[in-house]
Amino acid sequence: MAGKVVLHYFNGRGKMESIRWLLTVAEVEFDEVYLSTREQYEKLLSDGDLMFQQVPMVEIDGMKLVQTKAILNYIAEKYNLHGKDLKDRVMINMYSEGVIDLMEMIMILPFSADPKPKLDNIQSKAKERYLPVFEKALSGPIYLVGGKLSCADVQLLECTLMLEEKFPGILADFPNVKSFQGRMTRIPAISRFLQPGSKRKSQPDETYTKTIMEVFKIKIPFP
Ligand SMILES: N[C@@H](CCC(=O)N[C@@H](CS)C(=O)NCC(=O)O)C(=O)O
Repeated sequence: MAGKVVLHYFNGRGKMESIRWLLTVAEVEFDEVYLSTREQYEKLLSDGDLMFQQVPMVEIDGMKLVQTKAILNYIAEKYNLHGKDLKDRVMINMYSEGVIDLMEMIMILPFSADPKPKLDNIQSKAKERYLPVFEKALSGPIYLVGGKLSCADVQLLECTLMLEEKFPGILADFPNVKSFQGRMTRIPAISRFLQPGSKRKSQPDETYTKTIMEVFKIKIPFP
């Protein structure tokens, strides 16, 4: 029998957070090993656990998986969150990629020397490029693709919550997305994940960014 799923990452959101969300929705229990020192990272490297010398790394079904999207796709496939056929799947992947592009812009903000112009750019991209797509896709259907919950829905929910943390009220012009968010947060596993004390991580703080910079020996903030 396969052992418990183990996540190797920092004690923060970053690229692992979408994986935590998806496992939660799939109702898969997981443990976490937090990377907090350079020595831990070097041990993972010398053990050959990180194919591209990067985290996230997830131990699942006897494998040590890296590359966030590959990990998400594996979980989505395994737990029936990737549509019913190839055409559903490509739509789900297109929506997911868009959401990930937007979330990654937010994710790197704490490492920026001058976040203000980046924040402005994120807000306008969200309002003009990304949210209109989801508003249209959700005008009628309950879920983004095929009338069925998928990983794209889970990532969109995560992204809308991240956006509201940065730009309260941003969903005011997107009522379908706002209703979708409400429906999704009533799914029992999600509702539990949103409670304090769950494995959901808070917004990045100074300790999180400092740890990452020390572990990877990054000296300066990104421009
Ligand atoms: N394409 C990879 C990128 C992973 C990545 O950039 N991970 C960062 C931490 S969030 C890392 O390990 N950086 C160290 C390095 O690239 O040397 C993925 O999506 O998993």
